[in-house]
Amino acid sequence: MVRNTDQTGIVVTGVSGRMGQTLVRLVQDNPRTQLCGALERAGHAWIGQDIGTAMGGAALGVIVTADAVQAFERADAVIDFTAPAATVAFAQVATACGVVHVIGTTGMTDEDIAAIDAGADKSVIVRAGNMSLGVNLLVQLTRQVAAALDEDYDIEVIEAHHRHKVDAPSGTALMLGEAAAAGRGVTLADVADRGRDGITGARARGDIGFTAIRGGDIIGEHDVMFAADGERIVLRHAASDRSVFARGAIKAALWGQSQSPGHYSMLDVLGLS
Ligand SMILES: NC(=O)C1=CN([C@@H]2O[C@H](COP(=O)(O)OP(=O)(O)OC[C@H]3O[C@@H](n4cnc5c(N)ncnc54)[C@H](O)[C@@H]3O)[C@@H](O)[C@H]2O)C=CC1
Ligand SMILES: O=C(O)C1=N[C@H](C(=O)O)C[C@H](O)C1
Repeated sequence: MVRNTDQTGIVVTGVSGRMGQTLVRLVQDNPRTQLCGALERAGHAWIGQDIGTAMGGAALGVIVTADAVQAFERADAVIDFTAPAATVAFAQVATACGVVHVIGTTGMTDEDIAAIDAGADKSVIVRAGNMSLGVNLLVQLTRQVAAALDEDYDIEVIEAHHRHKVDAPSGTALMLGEAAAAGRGVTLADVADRGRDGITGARARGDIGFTAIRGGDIIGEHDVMFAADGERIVLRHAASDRSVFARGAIKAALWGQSQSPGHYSMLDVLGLS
């Protein structure tokens, strides 16, 4: 693979995954980006194969590797939708190599996030539980509606995803919960109700509840419900194609090229912060 210096060189991690494969296609299709690395976990069947042929198409001249250092060294940005432990490890390599790290991985602990953010004084990190324009608009709307209504309106976040998803509530549901809490001027951790089962007692006033549905091939659906006596408001986003997340991640990788080191969100990328 010969690097075209007119294009932003992108490494995609987790290339055999649902998001990884979507990203490979969209990075290839975008005239401003060049796929210059394809990463998978050590021992995966695709290691050593051309990513194009592994995905069932034409060869792209990029061999799937488990060597993050080698891949990141020739890149401008890494787009990472994998798993928490992998993302924490990639963050260290991304900082050492000075590449923009775009992180879509969800299910991270506060410790994981602190470990990632430790590199933000040296490199550009863009992290969001959802990279679509629609959800980031919904985040802002949720904050506004929560600020306009009092606690007579019970807030519930309901999310639905495919049967393979391993974390709950989804990263998006948590973003929406954080936005609702910020609108109300409270801390989400103080009011979140994440696991109703059995004799739970009546709903506490001011709580923000979460419900997770898992089934079939649902790509990602999120409702924020404001339920009062006599009326309900429901803000809703439904993704029907993973390319909405991949397009946002590519936008973040391009935007990050001209930013100072720091930790950013998709709201910053989209000018919505
Ligand atoms: N922020 C957003 O907009 C979105 C976030 N996600 C999140 O992205 C993550 C991945 O989602 P999917 O693609 O559906 O999962 P997936 O399970 O289909 O793909 C994950 C891939 O990462 C690979 N991987 C794991 N450890 C690795 C390592 N150490 N090195 C290299 N590759 C490694 C796996 O082998 C797999 O191919 C999840 O956390 C999901 O919640 C998914 C969609 C949108
Ligand atoms: O795992 C997924 O698929 C998705 N994960 C993200 C999340 O946890 O919110 C974003 C999107 O909903 C798809």
